[in-house]
Amino acid sequence: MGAEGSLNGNASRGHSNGHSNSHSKESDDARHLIEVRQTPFKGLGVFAKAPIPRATRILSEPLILALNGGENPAEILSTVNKLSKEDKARYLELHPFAPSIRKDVVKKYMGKRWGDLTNWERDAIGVYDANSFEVGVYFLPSRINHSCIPNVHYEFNPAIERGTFHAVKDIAEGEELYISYINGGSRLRNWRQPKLDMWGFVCQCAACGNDAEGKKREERRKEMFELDQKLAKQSVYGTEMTAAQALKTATRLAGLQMTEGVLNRELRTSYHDAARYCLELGNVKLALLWIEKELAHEKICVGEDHPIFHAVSARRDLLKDVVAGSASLDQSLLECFH
Ligand SMILES: C[S@@+](CC[C@H](N)C(=O)[O-])C[C@H]1O[C@@H](n2cnc3c(N)ncnc32)[C@H](O)[C@@H]1O
Repeated sequence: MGAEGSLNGNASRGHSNGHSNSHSKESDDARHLIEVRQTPFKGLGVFAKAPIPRATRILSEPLILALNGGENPAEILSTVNKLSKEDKARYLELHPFAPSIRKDVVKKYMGKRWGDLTNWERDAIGVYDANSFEVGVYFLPSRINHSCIPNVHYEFNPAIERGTFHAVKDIAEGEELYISYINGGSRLRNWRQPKLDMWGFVCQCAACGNDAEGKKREERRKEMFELDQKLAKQSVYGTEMTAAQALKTATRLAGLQMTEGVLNRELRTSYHDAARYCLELGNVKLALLWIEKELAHEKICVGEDHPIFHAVSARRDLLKDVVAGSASLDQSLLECFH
């Protein structure tokens, strides 16, 4: 899978994730609040058994199969073969789906056609393709379906060596939990659906519908994408607009992300950009307000034990010092925000 939290890649305007913190402790989770159930057309799914408040760490899960990348099918098979008998059986119970591109890759690495593999080999590779979170495969989180407006954020936390799944909205009893399998959830449908074809389904979430709501959401995403591209160009070339215009663009984008319910780490990138352009304008007090929002949002998405949270917290402390007059706004501080 590719998830924002990502079954496959980084956000388009991502920033440094900081360093691992050896003092972090493994956190408890709230798995007693969820259950796996059949859905009408998405196979199994994960549902809330009770209300789950925003920022709850719903799952803190170790990998059962660690494999970074996973392009080479021979490597997938040998890693699956190293699992214990019980884990191998549980692994093979997960949903398998191998996209058509996998067949070419099998030919390239194994010199065999897909049809020449054994059923076991096809299943083991298909389970990997449908359930890999970039760093590998988890058991229970593999039952979480995709939405382009997810209510859960996934992130691998190297400090506790676990994948964490946090509620980014209040989730009602009975509601299904969703993550986004793709990065760039606020991009347009004709970009999202080809990515989702890798999991063999056509997304029918509220952002993908052809009804009035789907159209309205698509219009908002069109604007969000344009703003995001402007900010990405500004970040790289610095010539797209003035710092004042960039600040306006970042705050407009954050507002649209809130309205659209895109509450994963794309939103924190907008807060980060707002802080950065406030600093370029020399407005440190306002920059501090935006970085406080960024920090609060990281707490919701990844939690206080994540190295990302520590990195943002350290930047926030530097700004506090500048506002308090005990440090000055110099070039090295500005660079922390790039
Ligand atoms: C990681 S698994 C998720 C759990 C899966 N539903 C199961 O039964 O184990 C990914 C697979 O779930 C299904 N799926 C996930 N999100 C979906 C969605 N929004 N609509 C339809 N099918 C979906 C697809 O078959 C996809 O290949």
